Amino acid sequence: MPNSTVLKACEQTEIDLSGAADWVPFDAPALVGDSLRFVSGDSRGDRFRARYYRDAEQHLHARFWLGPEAEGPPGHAHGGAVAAIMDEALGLAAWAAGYPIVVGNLNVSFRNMLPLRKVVTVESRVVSVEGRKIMVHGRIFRGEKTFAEAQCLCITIPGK
Ligand SMILES: CCCCCCCCCCCCCC(=O)SCCNC(=O)CCNC(=O)[C@H](O)C(C)(C)COP(=O)(O)OP(=O)(O)OC[C@H]1O[C@@H](n2cnc3c(N)ncnc32)[C@H](O)[C@@H]1OP(=O)(O)O
Repeated sequence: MPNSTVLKACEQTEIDLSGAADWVPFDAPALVGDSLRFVSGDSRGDRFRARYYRDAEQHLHARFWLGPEAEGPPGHAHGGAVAAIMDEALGLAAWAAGYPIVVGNLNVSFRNMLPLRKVVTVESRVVSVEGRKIMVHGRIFRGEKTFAEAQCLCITIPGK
């Protein structure tokens, strides 16, 4: 079957990205606009599909699905795709907490290969704030299995 046919079939599939019972949908584009389109801007795409939420403590969570266009090792996500999710989700977590930032340093540990076409969860926490330096930690997992962990140093943008 030609690749294009496979991609079209994938595009037509509705993916269930619903959140946990106590999560509230988070309108990320309303906060940061087009800055998110590289990773989560295409809700019908074959690379990433995503939906952001906040829990009762205002921590940012996301459900992500990675499709065939995010492939690295056969059937699994490219490391750059995983890093891009961390960059967006952890940077966004800082914005959602009220800090207008860019990412200065991102350290990603790839713990297990992340399967394509499965919904995974991204969790994040702002763990420290020291002057302009906002440290955010995050994890991508499904059930008991952790696929990646990251530490993200965000730096506030002067004047923002
Ligand atoms: C404008 C609107 C943007 C909208 C974005 C929406 C995003 C939405 C969400 C999506 C998210 C997507 C997110 C993305 O993809 S953002 C895109 C990827 N990130 C970038 O392109 C950032 C490029 N870098 C810079 O612009 C500058 O270097 C920044 C602004 C980060 C700092 O340059 P600036 O001249 O302003 O400050 P400073 O150099 O005095 O540093 C200040 C302090 O920070 C410390 N430090 C700095 N860097 C590092 C480092 N690497 N490791 C350790 N420490 C570091 C530094 O030692 C100092 O500490 P101290 O000496 O005071 O103790």
